[in-house]
Amino acid sequence: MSATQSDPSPLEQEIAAEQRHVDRVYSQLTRLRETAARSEAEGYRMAGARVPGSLVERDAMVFHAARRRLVLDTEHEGLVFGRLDLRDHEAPRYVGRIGIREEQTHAESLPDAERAEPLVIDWRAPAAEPFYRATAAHPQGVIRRRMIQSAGETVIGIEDDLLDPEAAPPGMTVIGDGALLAALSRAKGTGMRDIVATIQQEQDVAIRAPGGGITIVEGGPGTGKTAVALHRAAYLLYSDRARFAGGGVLIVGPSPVFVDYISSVLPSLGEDTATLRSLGQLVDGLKARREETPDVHALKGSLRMRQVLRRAAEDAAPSAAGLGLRIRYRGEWLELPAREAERIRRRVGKGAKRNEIRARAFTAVLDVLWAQAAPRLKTLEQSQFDEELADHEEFRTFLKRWWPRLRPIDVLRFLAEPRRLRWYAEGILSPAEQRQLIASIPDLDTEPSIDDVALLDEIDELIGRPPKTRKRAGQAFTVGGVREVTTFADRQRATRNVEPREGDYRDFAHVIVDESQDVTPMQWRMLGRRGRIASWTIVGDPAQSAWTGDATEVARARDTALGSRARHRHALTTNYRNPAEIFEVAAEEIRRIAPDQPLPRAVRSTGVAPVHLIVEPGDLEKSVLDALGDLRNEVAGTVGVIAPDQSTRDLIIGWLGAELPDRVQVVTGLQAKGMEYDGVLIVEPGVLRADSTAGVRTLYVALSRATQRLTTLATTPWR
Ligand SMILES: Nc1ncnc2c1ncn2[C@@H]1O[C@H](COP(=O)(O)OP(=O)(O)OP(=O)(O)O)[C@@H](O)[C@H]1O
Repeated sequence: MSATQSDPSPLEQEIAAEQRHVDRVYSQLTRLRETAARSEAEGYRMAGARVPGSLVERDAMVFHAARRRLVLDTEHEGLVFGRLDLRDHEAPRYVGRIGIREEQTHAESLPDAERAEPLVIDWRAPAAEPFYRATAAHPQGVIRRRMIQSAGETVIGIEDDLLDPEAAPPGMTVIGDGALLAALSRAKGTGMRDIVATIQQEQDVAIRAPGGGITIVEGGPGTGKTAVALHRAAYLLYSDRARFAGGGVLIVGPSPVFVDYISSVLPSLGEDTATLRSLGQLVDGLKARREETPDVHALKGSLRMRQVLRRAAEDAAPSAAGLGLRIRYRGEWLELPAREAERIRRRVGKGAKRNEIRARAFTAVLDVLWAQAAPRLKTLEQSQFDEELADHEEFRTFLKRWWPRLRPIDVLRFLAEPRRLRWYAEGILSPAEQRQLIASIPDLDTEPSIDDVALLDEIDELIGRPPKTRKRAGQAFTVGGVREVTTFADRQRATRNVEPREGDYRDFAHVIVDESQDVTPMQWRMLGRRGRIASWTIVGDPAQSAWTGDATEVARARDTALGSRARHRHALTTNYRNPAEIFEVAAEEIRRIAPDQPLPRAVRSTGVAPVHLIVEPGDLEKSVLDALGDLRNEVAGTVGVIAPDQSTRDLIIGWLGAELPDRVQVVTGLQAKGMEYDGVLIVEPGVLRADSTAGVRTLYVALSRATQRLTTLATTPWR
């Protein structure tokens, strides 16, 4: 017999063996899907046929089946991605995106716990922890850790780490190395991907940190902070579903572009219950995208605005200025002079939320008028007087103008009037700041800016809302007024409470703040209102902060939002995004202002140096188009063009014409925060830096966005 070329190599043999297991998993998945669809249909049938019995049971059946089906239907690229061969276990343990069990044959004869054999365990389960934590120094019982790479349902590669060679049985095959590097070098699609298969040890510790208190995760560019934040959300939802799915997890990022970029990660992990918002979308009904100039951003973000807004919130509405009342009632003239009306307004309004106490203010007016009417109309009862006046057209018109129900935007617009602002800002803002503020208040035709959203939220708090009878029924998590789940039925209901929450829901169980270094003091206050009873995960990198305002204010506002809960810090130290050649340029930039800044270590190198071009101003348009064309040829994935400001961004979009392919995005330096592209073109880095500390930090962010290629294009030298 000749040695044939069809003899499978060790790699092929191992792949074939893993394929057999993966096939078994997918067949079981198909069976589970069918069962879930059947029991969902059965629940609907019961509902349709009005089968007597517990409604709760029927709802629960439909709900659980639908949820389960959703999880099972999640795209399962690489459903099984890991395998552990353990010292004390004969059978290997497989790790995957979701846990799947298979009923044992002869299950009836087995005790309950052994009836179903785990084919794959969920990556978040405690039993999966060694997959991420074991090292050669501390193998944690793991002999061999294997990463399984698949395309769809087909196993295409294997990477092994032999962690405990002495315990390895004879003949154990160990294949290749560098699964992480392989994962990092792949071209990126337009959305961020999950990293379940390659989570590194220091990241895993942060992901699985206990759910209470405040978890702070810091690290330089590309160290996986965002990835950790999202996987942590998935972990919390898995480890304590009743608490975190019941109360809700809020994830906040800097911009809509960013939220879009990260939006597919949790669904790819089978989690669809977290609420994702950018800072401009935290207030119900608003979707702000507009950035302010750095000066106005610093001003509107400052805690000083709180005092200005408090004065505005207490001030009379424009329609109330100089307003008095004179009406005829049963032949008598009743009168409330403007000065008296203003006195009442101040007395009643003092220290109160104006929208909440309209009824009290109206009563005060009625009392004054009653004092005039009573001596003249002797047979009249006060209750009758009140009732008749309440229906009196002129009286009603007066009340509407004198104490209108205001929306936060109405109060914000008070600030655009120089006379009013002068008094609100006296002793708080300089005349120059007042002028800046006036020019930046959105008029009727302008959408509020991202910074306006925090101001509107503050005003909402100051003016309150008219009391309304609230339906409390949906609050499965509050039992007898206590936020606690006590019975099985309550827990069942709590886990079911995952339909979209009402727009201004605030009782989140956990709040995750990404790119936290850029949250302004006023924004911290807005976040604090949504996390009063929450535990927190705060993710950021102070070196990337573009804040030009008072740093102590930020710390103060942040401390107030987070309260006195215990804090636990985690540092991430490896840059998984940038090749060393690119990160070196970014590092050089940040060292200008922070020579001692500890920087992460870039784990890979492409051997390709970044390209720095200087061109004539007249050639800028053509050069941008050429450089972008080159990048599009050089990388298979996404390309980001980073402009120094909004107007240059719009200009570049104009140059590119209407047809922007999906994989190309043009953003400002600020919008580039948290983003990642395979190829990056920075236009006018010197202008982006703007000779300021915050500018250097923003340029540092821009320079650290690329996974493969970096080009800079300037009309004047900048390095
Ligand atoms: N363990 C890992 N395995 C594979 N890829 C990883 C791992 N950790 C991080 N990455 C990848 O590295 C890139 C950077 O991660 P991420 O965006 O989370 O970093 P970051 O710290 O938030 O960055 P920045 O602060 O610069 O915005 C992403 O593409 C992410 O998927």
